[in-house]
Amino acid sequence: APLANAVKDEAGKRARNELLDTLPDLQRALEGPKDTLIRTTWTPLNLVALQTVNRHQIGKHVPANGTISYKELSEKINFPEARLRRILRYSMTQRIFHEPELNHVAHTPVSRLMADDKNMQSWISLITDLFAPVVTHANDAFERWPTSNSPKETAVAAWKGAETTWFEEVAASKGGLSGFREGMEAVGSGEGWSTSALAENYPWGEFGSGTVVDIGGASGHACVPIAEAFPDLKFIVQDLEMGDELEKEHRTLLPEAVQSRISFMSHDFFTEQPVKDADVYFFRCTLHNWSDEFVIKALKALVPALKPGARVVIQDNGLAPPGTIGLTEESNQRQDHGFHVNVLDQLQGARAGGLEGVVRGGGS
Ligand SMILES: C[S@@+](CC[C@H](N)C(=O)[O-])C[C@H]1O[C@@H](n2cnc3c(N)ncnc32)[C@H](O)[C@@H]1O
Repeated sequence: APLANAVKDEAGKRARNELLDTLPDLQRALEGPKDTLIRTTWTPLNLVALQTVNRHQIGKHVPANGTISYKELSEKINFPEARLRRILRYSMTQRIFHEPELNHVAHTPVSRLMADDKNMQSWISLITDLFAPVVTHANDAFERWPTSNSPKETAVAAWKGAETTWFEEVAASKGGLSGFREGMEAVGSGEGWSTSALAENYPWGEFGSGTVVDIGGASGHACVPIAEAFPDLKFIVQDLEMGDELEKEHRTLLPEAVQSRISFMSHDFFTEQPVKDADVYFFRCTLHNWSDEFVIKALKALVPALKPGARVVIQDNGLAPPGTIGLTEESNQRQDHGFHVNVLDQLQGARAGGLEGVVRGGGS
């Protein structure tokens, strides 16, 4: 098991984080600043290789135990052998597959995960097919709209040369909103984001047989452990363009025991909240996509629905002031729990005009 799962107590976690901070420093000390920079500039190739492996589902054709030749693999996925060999040998430098015997490919734990985990596949598609081209336009957007907070004046619009937003492009992409939601499940289960911790760390029982509205709740996966632990609570999951087909898809993912208590509806959270007098209005990992102006708009849209004592519960990223936690942890926070780019504020700007530090009140 990964050491992350094995280390549970605070001292162990601190020691692990210190080691994680030391490793890149050691590498930088060994290679020097010039090679560090050059290595960094080549990282876009990592995404290209990841995209090839994911798009052609290469891992599914590699035996779980054993090997397959490049020749056979190239025939199975109908991809030129010489190019396949070059791309996979590059992937191997990232520990994705290995070549235990010349010209024969075998799995590593990372390639195995890519082959087996559908949500991870959706996450990788989202990042390599959509997010990567968007973020390469971030600096063009900063130049073009230096002070804008509008979700229509971002890297997405700079990329497309048109007035469009991140979520419009996600909806129009091959994986669509359901692929996005699967991707969210893949990265939304890290430490601090586990949905079981969510069920355990808020007094949901206080609401008895009340109603929780999960706003921007995607497939409703965050409601499941809460529903399991509090069998009287009811849930309404709202998201953009839910539609019958998407709702059916989400419903099939719910454990049978909670299905009757979780319902779905389309709702744009910038418009008036249609579910009146619920006990809890819950935003999980949703408001950070938006600038202050839009967060305020989303919160104001709740006001006509709020009965006395109703709660607005927000679970979202916090940012520690700079330099107060290890750099690895700080980087994770700034990556938006999983984005492997070290500039969260810019990324949020790139995606939707968001201002992480201000919204969460942490450092920026
Ligand atoms: C980062 S995901 C979080 C999903 C889910 N809450 C979770 O914790 O996994 C943000 C969600 O907000 C939804 N969303 C974005 N804009 C929205 C809007 N205007 N109204 C309703 N939902 C929206 C997206 O479709 C997406 O499912």
